Amino acid sequence: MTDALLTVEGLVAGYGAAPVLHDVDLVVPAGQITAVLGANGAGKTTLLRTLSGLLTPANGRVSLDGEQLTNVAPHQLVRRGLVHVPEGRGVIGELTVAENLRLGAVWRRDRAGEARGLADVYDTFPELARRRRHAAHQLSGGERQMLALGRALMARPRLLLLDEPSLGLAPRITAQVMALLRQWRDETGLAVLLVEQNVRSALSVADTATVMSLGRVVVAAPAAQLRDDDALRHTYLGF
Ligand SMILES: Nc1ncnc2c1ncn2[C@@H]1O[C@H](COP(=O)(O)OP(=O)(O)OP(=O)(O)O)[C@@H](O)[C@H]1O
Repeated sequence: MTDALLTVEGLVAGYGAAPVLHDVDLVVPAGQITAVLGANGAGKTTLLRTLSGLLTPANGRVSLDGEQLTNVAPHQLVRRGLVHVPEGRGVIGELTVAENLRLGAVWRRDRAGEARGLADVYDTFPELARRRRHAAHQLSGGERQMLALGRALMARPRLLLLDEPSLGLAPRITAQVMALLRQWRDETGLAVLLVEQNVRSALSVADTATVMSLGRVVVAAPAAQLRDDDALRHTYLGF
């Protein structure tokens, strides 16, 4: 049994009076990749926005390593190791690659750590090193995704919240992204909460999977079970 890193209990959240998330329970184990799957509008992005402090929950509890996160400001969450890469990647087109990466370290406060982080990111993504002085809007979709991941790494996350990293990417680049997540999990113990429309890709890399429908969790199971059990997959994922 692996320790829980993030625990979500009875989470209710949304954008106005009517909630989008209804009583969501979720556990993200330390050092594992947890996929969040479900149709358009199921509430996956809303869940990540609530966990990263962009939306205030109406009810429920969220804790990281046993510490309550409710009412903690987004930048404090980053300091505690919870880093969100939003849908669309959130890189700033007018800034250079290097400037975008430095923004990722803005809450770290140690210059030496920032320099080491940059060296590590350039090591992992040599293409970003070559293009460090280019504006981010000049990058390809794949390079922008690498930049978004590199910027998240600059904050030294314990838990990465990743929204649709495969969006707009060629299958070969998507496979590279998934391989990197697996490598970081294995080498550094990074935990990932991965929201994906690309169900096959997500199940190929995830340890566990949670399926949402209409703002509720309808099933949580080992990813291998959803991959291999045709009846379960058909019932909850429709293929
Ligand atoms: N900014 C917003 N204001 C109001 N309602 C919103 C907003 N963003 C999303 N919603 C609504 O919340 C519900 C859940 O949307 P959400 O984006 O969380 O789903 P999702 O599972 O991530 O789907 P997708 O894969 O399409 O992004 C939808 O009904 C959507 O219309």
